[in-house]
Order: sequence, then structure tokens, then C-alpha cells
Amino acid sequence: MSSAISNNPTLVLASSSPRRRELISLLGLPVRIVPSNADEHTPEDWTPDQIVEGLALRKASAVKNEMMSGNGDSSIVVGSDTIVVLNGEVMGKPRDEQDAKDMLHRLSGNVHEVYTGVSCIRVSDSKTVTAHRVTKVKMRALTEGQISRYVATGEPMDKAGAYGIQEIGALLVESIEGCYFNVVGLPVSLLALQLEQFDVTVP
Ligand SMILES: Cc1cn([C@H]2C[C@H](O)[C@@H](COP(=O)(O)OP(=O)(O)OP(=O)(O)O)O2)c(=O)[nH]c1=O
Repeated sequence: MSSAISNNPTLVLASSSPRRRELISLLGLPVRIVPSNADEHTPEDWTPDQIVEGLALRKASAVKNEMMSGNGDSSIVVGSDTIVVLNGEVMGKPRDEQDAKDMLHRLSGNVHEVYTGVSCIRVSDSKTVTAHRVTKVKMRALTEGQISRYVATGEPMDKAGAYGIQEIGALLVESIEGCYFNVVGLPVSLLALQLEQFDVTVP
């Protein structure tokens, strides 16, 4: 689609998510993938925005700290985190199939919010820009059978809130308000805005 723009830095994606890898390529910049092993436990009293921004920053910092910060390294490390929030209840990835079914029961017929935090850290000087977006998602009312059949596909297991809007989970979603890519795990237009603060312009 787009080609790399000269004089722009390499982005280092601190993620093992294939979805984030695909989405970050839309920016047309060179990308390296370095999954982070940051601790993802958060204090009980953190709000959803503190959770996603805090974890995005932790993921990016963990990878940045492993890199040699040689002078003139203009690479920017990008970390991201996504959670689902239903009436204040935070849902990460399901622990097992039963947990996935329970989450989908609670989401069924209701509106929830998807929060994604994105943190960018420049290797050369540790300049950091962190932000998040929120998207509202209305899920269809689902029957017991629909939930069981969906969970049996295995798709929910590595996704916050136990569904993937970009896959079969699309069939569960009635409508959304806000950025679609935020739900999938990387709000690319927010990332483009953040990169402007490093004098990187895309597209
Ligand atoms: C709600 C929703 C979430 N998700 C995904 C996005 C995230 O990958 C995942 C939430 O887990 P995260 O902990 O945000 O990310 P991750 O463990 O997959 O990857 P990494 O930490 O290495 O970057 O849920 C979807 O793919 N589709 C959806 O519709």
C-alpha cells in the first residue's frame, strides 16, 4: 500500500500480537518486532485508563531498556495494551473456556467500552508519549448455544473480553462508536498523532 518514508525512524513494536503487527505496518515505516516480557499485574485501585496507559508504558519500557541506546538511534519503541470494561468491571483475556463463556454472558445485549493504551519511547533520549482511546461496543443478545459454539472455535482465548471483532466475533457485534482499530488492539490514527510529537509524519 504505502512505502517507507525516508529519514523516518524504525518503529520497534513491543508486542507478540499478530494483529498489532499487521496494523502498525499501515504506517509505512520500517518495523522491528521485539515482544516484551513486562509484568502485567496492576494495582487494584487503578482506573481503566491508568491500566492501559501503565501497561503500554511498561511494555515499551521493558523493550527500550534491553536496547543499546547508542547516540543517534532514532528508533521509537511502541507498546500497547487493550482491556474491555463493562459497567466498571475490567476484563482481560479469559483464563479458560468457562471464564470466556462467563465474560460473553455478561457482555451479551450490553454496551461496553474497549480501552487501548499506546506508549511511544524514543531510544536516543527516552522521550515518551503515552495516550489511550476508548471505543463503545454494543453486543447482540446471545443465546447459550451461540456462546458455546463461539467459545468452541478457540478464538476468544487470546483476546480481552473473549471476542475478536476482526474475526468470527464480528457476528456478535451490533454496533460500535469510536475507532475500530482501537478495538482490534492498535488505534493507528492515535499512533500517527503521537508520532507527530517526534516530528515523524505519516502517511
Ligand atoms: C476486544 C478485542 C481484543 N483483541 C485483542 C487485542 C490484544 O491483542 C488482546 C488483549 O491483550 P493485550 O494484553 O493487550 O495484548 P497481547 O497479550 O495480545 O499482546 P502484547 O502484550 O504482546 O502486545 O485482545 C482483539 O484482537 N479483538 C478484539 O475485538
